[in-house]
Amino acid sequence: MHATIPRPPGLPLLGNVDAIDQDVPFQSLHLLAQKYGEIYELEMFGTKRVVINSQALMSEVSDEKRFSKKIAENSTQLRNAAGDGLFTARLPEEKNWYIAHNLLMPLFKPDKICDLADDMMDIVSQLVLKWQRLGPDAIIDTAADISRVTLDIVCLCAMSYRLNSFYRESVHPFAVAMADFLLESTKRGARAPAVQNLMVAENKKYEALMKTLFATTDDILAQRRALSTDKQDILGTLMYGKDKETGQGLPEKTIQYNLLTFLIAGHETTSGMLVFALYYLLTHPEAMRKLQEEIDTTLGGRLFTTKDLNTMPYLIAVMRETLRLAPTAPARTVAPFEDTVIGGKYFIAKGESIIVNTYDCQRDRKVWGEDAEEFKPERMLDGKYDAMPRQAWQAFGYGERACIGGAFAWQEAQIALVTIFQQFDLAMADPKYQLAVKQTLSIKPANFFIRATPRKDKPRLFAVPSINKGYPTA
Ligand code: HEM
Repeated sequence: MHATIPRPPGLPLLGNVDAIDQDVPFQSLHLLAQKYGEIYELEMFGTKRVVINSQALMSEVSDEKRFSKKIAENSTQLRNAAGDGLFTARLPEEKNWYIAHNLLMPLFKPDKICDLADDMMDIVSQLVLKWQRLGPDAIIDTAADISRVTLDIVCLCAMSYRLNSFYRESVHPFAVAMADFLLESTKRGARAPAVQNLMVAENKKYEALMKTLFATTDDILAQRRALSTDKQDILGTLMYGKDKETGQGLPEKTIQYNLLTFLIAGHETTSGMLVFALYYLLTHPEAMRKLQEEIDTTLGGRLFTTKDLNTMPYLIAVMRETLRLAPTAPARTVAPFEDTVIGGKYFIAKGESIIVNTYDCQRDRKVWGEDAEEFKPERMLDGKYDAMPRQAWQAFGYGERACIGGAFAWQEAQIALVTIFQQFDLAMADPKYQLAVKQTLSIKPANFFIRATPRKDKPRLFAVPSINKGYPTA
C-alpha cells in the first residue's frame, strides 16, 4: 500500500491554482511545506506536481539513474527566449544541448574562470568608485547596483560586450525587459492556454519584451562579426566552435538562445546571492565583523588577487550559509524515467513533475538542527560542510544539469564581497528593515537600501591593476 500524498483543498476544474501566489511562488511553496511537511501535491488544470521538502527526498530524486530534469511549466515559457539553450533544452531529444555543453564545459573550469578575474574586478571597481563618490550620506538601492555588477560582468566575461550599466541613470532597458519577461513567463506558466489567448494586451507586451531581448543578442552578434576576431570566449566558442565528436557547430538561433540563457541564468542568481549576503551580514554584526577581520588580516591592505581565491574560510562559510538559507534558484523540477516509489511509500508515475523545493530542503531540521532557520556561517566551518549528509546543500542543482556557472559565480562573489567589505563599512539605511523577497525566476531581497562609508587605509582603486596571479593549485 502506498501512502497518500497530502493535497490542499482546490477549486473545481482549476485545482490548486489559488494556492500559489504568482508574484512570489516560492513563498507559497514554503507556506505549504510548513503545513504539509516533507511532501505534498498540487493539481493545476488537471496536471499534477509533487513538491518535496526534505533533504532525504531531495537526495533520493538526485539519483540520475531514476530521475532527470524536467522542463516545468514556467520553464516552458522561458523557452520563448531561451529555446534549446543549456538551461531549457529538453533531453535527450534536443541534441544542440550536447554540442553547447561539450564546447562550453572547458571554459567554465576554475582555472579558465581565473582568467576572467581582471574583467570581474573592472566592473566591481565601477561599483566601488560610484559608492565612494556618492559618500556616506547616499542611500543606495542595493539590488539595482549589485545587478549592474553581475549583468555587466556576465556580458563582459562571456561576450566581451560592455553594457556600461554604471554609466546610465536608470537600469539598462535590456535588464528591465528581462526582469519583466521572467515575471510574465512565470505567470503565463500558471494560466490556462485558453485564458492566455484572450489576454491580447499582455500578449502584445510579452512579444515586445522578447523583441528587446533578441535585439540585444542581434547587436552582440553583429559587433562580434564586425570585429572578425577569433577570441575564444563563450560567445566566440558558441559562434565558431565545432563539437569534437560530431564536427557539428550550433545554428544561429541556438546561439541566440544560449546568449539569452547566460544573460538570464548568469546574472540574477548571483546578484540575489550577493544582496542576500549583504542582508544577512548587516543583520548579523558579529558575522560581519569576523568577515571584515578575516579580509583585513589576509590582505593586509593590498587588493584581492586570484591567489586569494578560496583561502578565506569565513568568507566561504558566509557564501555557503547564504545560499543554504536563500538558494537564489529556489526550486528545480525532475521526473522519474519509470513509475517509482520515493521515501519508501509515495508513488510517483513515470514523467510526473517533482518540484525539488530547495529552499525548504536546505532548512531541514533533521540535517541542520533546531536552529536551521538561523544564519550561522559557523555551521559551514571546520569540516562541517564536508561532513553533512549527501546532497544536503544543492544551491547549484545536481548532476548533468547542474549549474555550469558555479565556479564563475563563486569567483565573482568572492571578488565582490571582499572588495566591498575592504573598501566600505556598510549600514542599513533603515535599521528596522524587515526582509521582503522579490521573485522573478530567482529570488532577492526587495527594497533593501544601504549606506556605504568609505574605510580609512583601504587600497585605492583609481585604475584597475591586474589581480590575476594564477589559479591557486594547493
Ligand atoms: C549564485 C549564483 C547561481 C546559482 C545559485 C545558480 C543556480 C543554478 C541551478 C540550481 C541550476 C540548475 C537548474 C535546474 O536543475 O533546473 C543552474 C543551471 C544553470 N546555470 Fe546557474 N546559478 C548561478 C550562477 C550562474 C552563472 C554565473 C551562470 C553563467 C555564467 C549560470 C549558468 C547556468 C546555466 C547555463 C545552467 C543550465 C545548465 C544545463 O542544464 O546545462 N549560473 N544554475
